[in-house]
Amino acid sequence: MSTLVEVTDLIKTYGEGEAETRVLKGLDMALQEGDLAALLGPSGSGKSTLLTILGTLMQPTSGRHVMLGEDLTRAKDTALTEFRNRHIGFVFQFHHLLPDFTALENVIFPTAIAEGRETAKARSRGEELLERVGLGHRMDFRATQLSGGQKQRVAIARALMNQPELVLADEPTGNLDRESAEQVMELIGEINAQEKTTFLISTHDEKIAAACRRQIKVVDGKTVSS
Ligand SMILES: Nc1ncnc2c1ncn2[C@@H]1O[C@H](COP(=O)(O)OP(=O)(O)OP(=O)(O)O)[C@@H](O)[C@H]1O
Repeated sequence: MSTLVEVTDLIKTYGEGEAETRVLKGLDMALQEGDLAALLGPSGSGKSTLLTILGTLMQPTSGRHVMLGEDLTRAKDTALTEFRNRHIGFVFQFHHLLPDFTALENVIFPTAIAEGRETAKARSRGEELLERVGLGHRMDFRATQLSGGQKQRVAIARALMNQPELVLADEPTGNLDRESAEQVMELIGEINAQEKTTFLISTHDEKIAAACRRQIKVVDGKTVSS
C-alpha cells in the first residue's frame, strides 16, 4: 500500500489578536490507499477543521499537505478546485441534496456543472451508482420523497461520481437512526472493499468507528493514535 495523503506539522489558527484560537497544533497524519479510517475526538478538537483542510477547502496556517504526490500547501485556488473535483468526494452530516430535483439529477448535477454540460456518460455513471447504493428503483424520486438513509445513500453516490481516490465524510450518520446508520456504514465498507476508495469518516459514534479498520484520534489539536 502506498501513501495517498499526508499532512505534517499542520497548524490552523482562527481569528486574530485576543480572539486567536489555535485549533490544530502541529498535527501529523497519513492515509494509505484503500484505508477505511474513523476520525475521532472530543467536540471542538478540530475534526471538521482537519477534514476541511484535507478537502482543500481551506489552507492551513502552516504545515505541509501532500496528496497523490502533489504538494497542495502552496497551490493556487484554481489548481485546488481542479484537484478537488478530480480526486476528492464529500459526504456531510446533512445531505445537502437539492429538494426539488430527483435522486439521479442530484447525483449528476455537480459533474454537469463542473463540465458545463450533462453528458450521456455522466448520466449512465449516475444510474450505475444509484443501482450500486441500492436505489435503482428510486432514481426518479425527488429528494423530498426519500427517507433520511436513502438521501444519505444518494449523497454517497454523488460523492463517488468522479471516481475520487479519497472520500471525506463529516459525521455522515449523525442524523440517522441506528438501522439507517448501520446500512450507510455497510455500504461505505463495501465500496471501500470493492473499489479501494479511501474513506476518512469523522464520527462520535463508537459503533461506526469500530466498523472502520483504523481509528485516528484528535486530541488537543494533535493526533494521538492511529
Ligand atoms: N471559522 C471559524 N472561526 C473561528 N473559530 C472556529 C472556526 N471554525 C471552527 N472554529 C473553532 O475551532 C475549534 C474546532 O472546531 P471543529 O469544528 O474543527 O471541531 P470538531 O472536532 O469538528 O467538533 P465537533 O465534533 O463538535 O463537530 C472549535 O473551538 C471551534 O469553535
